[in-house]
Amino acid sequence: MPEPISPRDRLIVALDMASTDEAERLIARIGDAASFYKIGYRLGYAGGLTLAERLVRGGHKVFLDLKLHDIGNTVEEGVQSLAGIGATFLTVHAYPQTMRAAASGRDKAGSGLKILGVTVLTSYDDADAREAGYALPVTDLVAARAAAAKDIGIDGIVCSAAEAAQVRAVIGPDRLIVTPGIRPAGAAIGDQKRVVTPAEAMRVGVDHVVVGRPITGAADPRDVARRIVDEMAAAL
Ligand SMILES: O=c1ccn([C@@H]2O[C@H](COP(=O)(O)O)[C@@H](O)[C@H]2O)c(=O)[nH]1
Repeated sequence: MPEPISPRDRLIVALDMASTDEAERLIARIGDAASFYKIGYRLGYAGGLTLAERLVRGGHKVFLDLKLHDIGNTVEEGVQSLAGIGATFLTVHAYPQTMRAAASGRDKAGSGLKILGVTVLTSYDDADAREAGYALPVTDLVAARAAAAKDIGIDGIVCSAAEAAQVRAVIGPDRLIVTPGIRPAGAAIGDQKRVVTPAEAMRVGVDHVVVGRPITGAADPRDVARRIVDEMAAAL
């Protein structure tokens, strides 16, 4: 069985900012209300990987949300390079060839980095999936990709908490479910389409929630982070 995760460590704050200075100011404001930070495209391409190393040295956990997807050799070597940063999670798109290559890179690096497969982006609904050429509804596509990730030996799944119960049934108790598209009640949804509250995410068996704009855009980011952690704690 997996180790228990504290409510605070379940929250991953998405640092979707333009510079490392801006990100570090936000982290200082949040203080001990959060311990786990996600670096994606915007910050990753603006010095975020160096910041990731600093955060790890400072005792934070880091999620590199780089969503790798390329030919197998390139993915495998990319994962090996990224493994040296000391991050906890790295995302790849949940295509079988990509996941096999990422698992191989992870195993060769032997760093403890966990690979998460992004099933279907939380900004997609069935119409978006159809427009992208997929005949299956999002829920079926998520389940199929989760099953492939499990078979390949990927450590966890990124999906919406709306699919978490179904995904848990597919992947079993030992792999992680990490869910963006999280919105506290009343928060602006923005471009997300499959949204769930922090409390509901806990009730359906999510391990970690990813929250960006509701925290980064708040007048008091520390207070919002604390409220999300408290909401999750009460639901567990
Ligand atoms: O399916 C996915 C995969 C990744 N994301 C990322 O999570 C955060 C969500 O930010 P919000 O501001 O809370 O919407 C963002 O960095 C995305 O790139 C996702 O939303 N959905």
